[in-house]
Order: sequence, then C-alpha cells, then structure tokens
Amino acid sequence: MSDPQLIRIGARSSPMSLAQVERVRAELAAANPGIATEVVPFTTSGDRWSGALVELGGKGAFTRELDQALLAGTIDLAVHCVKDVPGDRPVPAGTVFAAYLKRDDLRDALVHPGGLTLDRLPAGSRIGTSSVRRVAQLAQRWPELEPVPIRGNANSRLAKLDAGVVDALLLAVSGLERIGAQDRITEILTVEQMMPAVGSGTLALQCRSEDEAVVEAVGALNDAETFRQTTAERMLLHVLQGHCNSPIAAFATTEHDGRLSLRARVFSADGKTTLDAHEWDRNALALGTSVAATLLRQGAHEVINAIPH
Ligand SMILES: NCc1[nH]cc(CCC(=O)O)c1CC(=O)O
Repeated sequence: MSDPQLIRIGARSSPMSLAQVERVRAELAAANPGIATEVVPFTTSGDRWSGALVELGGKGAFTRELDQALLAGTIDLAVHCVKDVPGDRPVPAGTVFAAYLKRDDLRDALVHPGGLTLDRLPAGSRIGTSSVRRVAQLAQRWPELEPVPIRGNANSRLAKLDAGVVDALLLAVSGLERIGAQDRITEILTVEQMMPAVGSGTLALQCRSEDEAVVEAVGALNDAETFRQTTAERMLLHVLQGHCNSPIAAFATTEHDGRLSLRARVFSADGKTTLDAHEWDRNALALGTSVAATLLRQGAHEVINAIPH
C-alpha cells in the first residue's frame, strides 16, 4: 500500500484539542516519515453552544461536524476524545476508528485554589461541573457540596474558577495534562471515589473506511490494550443504550494474566441509587455485553429512564 502524501486532520480549536492533534502528528511522523500532515480548524456545535448540551438535540455535539467533513472529503482524519463519542450507536457509516492511542490517566481531579480536597471543602462549596456522572457521585459521597453547571473548554473553566464564579472544578487529569495545567490539580480522585466515564483518557482516530492508505498509516498508532479496553467499555454503553443525561461510569483494565477487568456503575441523578458490576473476560465484546446485562438485571433501564432527557 502506497503512503498517503498528505493527511488533513480536522481539529477543534480549543487548546486541549490542538494538543491532542499535535500528539497525533508527532506519532504519525515517527511511524511514517514520508507523510505530511495539515491541521484544518473546526468549531463544532458543542463548542458554540454555551447552554446545557442536552438542549442541542441529540448526541455528538463535538463530533457531528467532523463526521460530515470526513465523509465530504474535506479532511482525512478526525481526532476524538472517546468520552465525547456517542456510545449508543455505531460510528457513522463510511468511517472507521482506525486506531486508539495509548490511554492517558483516566481519573478525575479536583482543582481548588486553596489546595483543599473534596473531604475538607466547607459545606456549600460550589463545584463547577456539568457532567451528570460527576454530579451523581458528588451527591452520593459529598452531599453537602453544591454542583454548579459550567461549560466551555477547560482553559475557560479555569479562568472562571480564578474569577470566583465557582469555588472548585472537577476535570479530567488527562485533559489538564494536555493543556499543561496539571500543576493546578489539588486532588486526584480514586476510581472508587469518582468512577470515570467510558473512554476517559483515550483518543480515537477516525478515517474514511475506503481510504486504505490512511487507515493503514493511522493504524500503526493503535495501542492493542487500549483498543481492547475501549471495545469492552463501548460495548457496555451500546448495550445499556443510555441517553446523554445518563450517569454511567465504567472502566476496563488489563490484568497480569491478560484478562480484561470491567467495572461499571449506573447512578440515579441524586446519587441515592448505585448499581455496581465487576466482571472479567478475555473477550472484550463478551465482557461489555455481560456487564451491561448484569446492570440491566439490577434495574439499569429503570434508573436511566427515571432521569429527564
Ligand atoms: N467532557 C469533555 C471532555 N472530553 C474529554 C475530556 C478530557 C480528556 C479525556 O477524558 O479523554 C474532557 C474534559 C473533562 O472531562 O475534563
């Protein structure tokens, strides 16, 4: 297969997205010295809209425009946070995830200018997050803290924090590292305290399925264990069929013997109900399906559907 000469990469203009694209360009250049890359800037509906994402009508607010550009042939590659890719449906027909990059830290972090941890924050502290998953887990373990909706990219959220709009922020460790703001972290939460979202810390590289040269060049960047873990996590989400307001948390890891472990939780919005499952299997698809089935037997549909969406 001949090398593609030039790969045009669609990228959202936030600092986090641009950092992600620079990682992809560096890894592509190292794996295929003959390839040139070009960055095509994008603003998605999710970037433009500052209200609640649920009001944007359906999922994929951060991926839709890039999907369309790929299919229209104006870009050859889209870089997505797996966490932002809808999990209840397959990736758009005609496109493929040709690689998952080696996963970064999947945990969430607290950013509090005074250096406190969640356990020490005074009652009534305003915690900036719009994630239903984080809100439910805050309500469950730290009911005296007050979640406050906040949107915008991580840099603008940090600026709002510094302006006193909120007292603290919950953000992904990986995202803060990508924008060089890891020194703002005051507490890294354990997965037990704050179970991560499906796909946390993982980047997916999406190409046109028929574009064999690009699929092959990009495929060289795939990390086999991240691929297995992501496959298990996204299978779980697919079977659960959550809506965009579903507090679902799950993460897969690889055991020393090569089996995958998949832990998953489904929360009610108030955090009072937690469904919990943890299973192991060598087969990622079987594992995702089985853990989802376990949660469904515990009443996951009822918990998910009780939340307005
Ligand atoms: N929800 C937006 C989003 N999508 C991916 C990341 C961070 C990187 C990742 O977890 O892959 C973030 C920011 C955050 O949650 O703090």
